[in-house]
Amino acid sequence: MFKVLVSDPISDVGLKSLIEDPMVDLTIQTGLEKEQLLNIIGNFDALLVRSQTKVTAEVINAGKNLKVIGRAGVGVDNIDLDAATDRGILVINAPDGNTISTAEHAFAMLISMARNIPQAHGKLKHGVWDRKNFTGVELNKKVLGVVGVGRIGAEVAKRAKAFNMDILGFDPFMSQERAEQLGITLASVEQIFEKADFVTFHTPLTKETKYMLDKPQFAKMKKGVRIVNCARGGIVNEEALYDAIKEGIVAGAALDVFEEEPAVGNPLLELPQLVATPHLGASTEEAQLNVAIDVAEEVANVLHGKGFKNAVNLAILPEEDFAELKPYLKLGQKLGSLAAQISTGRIEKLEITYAGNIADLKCEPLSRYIIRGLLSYHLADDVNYINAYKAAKSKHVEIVESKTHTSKGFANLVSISVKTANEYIQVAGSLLNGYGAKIVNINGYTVDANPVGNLLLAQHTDKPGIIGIVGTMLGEADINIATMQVGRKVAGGDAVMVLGVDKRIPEDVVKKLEAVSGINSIFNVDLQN
Ligand SMILES: NC(=O)C1=CN([C@@H]2O[C@H](COP(=O)(O)OP(=O)(O)OC[C@H]3O[C@@H](n4cnc5c(N)ncnc54)[C@H](O)[C@@H]3O)[C@@H](O)[C@H]2O)C=CC1
Ligand SMILES: O=C(O)C(=O)COP(=O)(O)O
Repeated sequence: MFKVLVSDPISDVGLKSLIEDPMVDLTIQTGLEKEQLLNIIGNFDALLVRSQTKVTAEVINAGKNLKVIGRAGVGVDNIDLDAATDRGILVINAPDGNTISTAEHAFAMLISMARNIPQAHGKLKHGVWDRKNFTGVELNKKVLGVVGVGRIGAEVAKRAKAFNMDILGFDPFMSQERAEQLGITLASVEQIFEKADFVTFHTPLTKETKYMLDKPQFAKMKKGVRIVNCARGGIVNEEALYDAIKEGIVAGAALDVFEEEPAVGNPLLELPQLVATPHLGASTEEAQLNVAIDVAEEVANVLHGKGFKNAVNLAILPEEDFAELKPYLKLGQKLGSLAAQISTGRIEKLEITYAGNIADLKCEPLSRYIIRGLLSYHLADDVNYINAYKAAKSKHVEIVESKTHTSKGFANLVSISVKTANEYIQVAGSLLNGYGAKIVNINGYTVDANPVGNLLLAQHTDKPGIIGIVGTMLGEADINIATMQVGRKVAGGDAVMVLGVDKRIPEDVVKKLEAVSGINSIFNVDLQN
């Protein structure tokens, strides 16, 4: 018998397949305290959750028999994926079932904020007929900025079209064709923040999206802008939002998600301009049924050893598929991540070339790591070893792989070229005998950099003094330089400087470096994970 624990409220109709499975012994116990969960988790083969249960490393390690964790919904930020992966526990989610409900909720928040419906309703319920304090604004002809045009963002955009809004959209994977299909004008995040009357967020919370709307961005927004966040707390900096509302920059905000949940006692709740719901985006009968059916089916498949499709970690890797490739996997992922971090514009194509003795190996697992590294910079945990090719296809990123025995003097060479809507980026790495993995080429410049930690990459004119200025500025900012490399093609032409630094360089220091005469571009690259 497989013992399965459901620790959050999940539709029992949706769980029917598990309830009726003669091989499954299902326990439903919601609202467990941390200690209670730790005490019982060791008995279970599978755990099913929504967003309330915090599936920490401690819980995962106490789950001695756990084989699979199912998330009845999209975001898996309440599950410690690294801990699950380390223990070989598969994590699966149900990404499609709550799209429409969340889009409808975001739209409901948008309209109710524009017309002060919750505030007026509250007053009337308390016996006050107040008409003068609740004049709202129309949506008609207003500019709506949609940040993140994936499943939910696209559905929000469709609804906004019906309200005759002008839609600006940004998503690193959105093509002109897709934008036209949705009736969206492509814009940068900066343009959206400057031009929009309403901004709605539909991205995951990643290193890149954390605090993407913060004090400096609020300062540039239209006075009277209104903000919706039904994606994840932390995309909008709550402290900065509080100040922007107080200063009159933001006329209204509608939040379904918070930096800390439950958000009881959050200072934002005291502001009359705030419309709030307790993370209800996916809370409809339909969405809960959909995600429960999806997750129950997938968990049953995993337990019965059958195929599954929505894995979000790399738990099950068939060792024999990649034993010889294993030393290259991390290098491949880092090369993909580096290319993502130094490129701008929508990624259209990834070309991978395996050269030298690696060309004799079956390289598909390594390609999956490269694709994961490239795409996860924007898609976070949505892309993994298992679904890498599928994720690339769904984001219309063409993948081309080739092999050659000519390897420019290296015993082995993994080269990747990324074509974006704006440019063409090339990076290459090699496993050097005795030295381990190295980045050996960036955009045609020969370098010798370790693919780890924090790197500063500067493209600059090859002239005296620049390296000194960069060193001084980093020293003044108390940033230690661990390694340094300069690559150039010809003396006095363009050059590339790669510095390994002991901590991430703060954005204000990056801005100062960008302003140095002779420096053409600066990239603050994070290769820690
Ligand atoms: N409030 C709630 O109850 C719910 C919240 N969510 C949250 O909504 C978010 C979106 O969900 P889906 O649309 O299903 O995911 P999705 O993966 O289909 O879409 C997310 C999109 O964000 C884009 N993106 C990533 N980084 C970006 C950046 N820096 N700027 C602009 N776009 C960026 C991605 O390219 C992707 O297309 C997730 O964080 C999810 O957890 C989802 C369901 C319910
Ligand atoms: O699916 C998601 O990402 C959600 O945020 C929904 O969360 P919930 O299942 O309602 O706790």
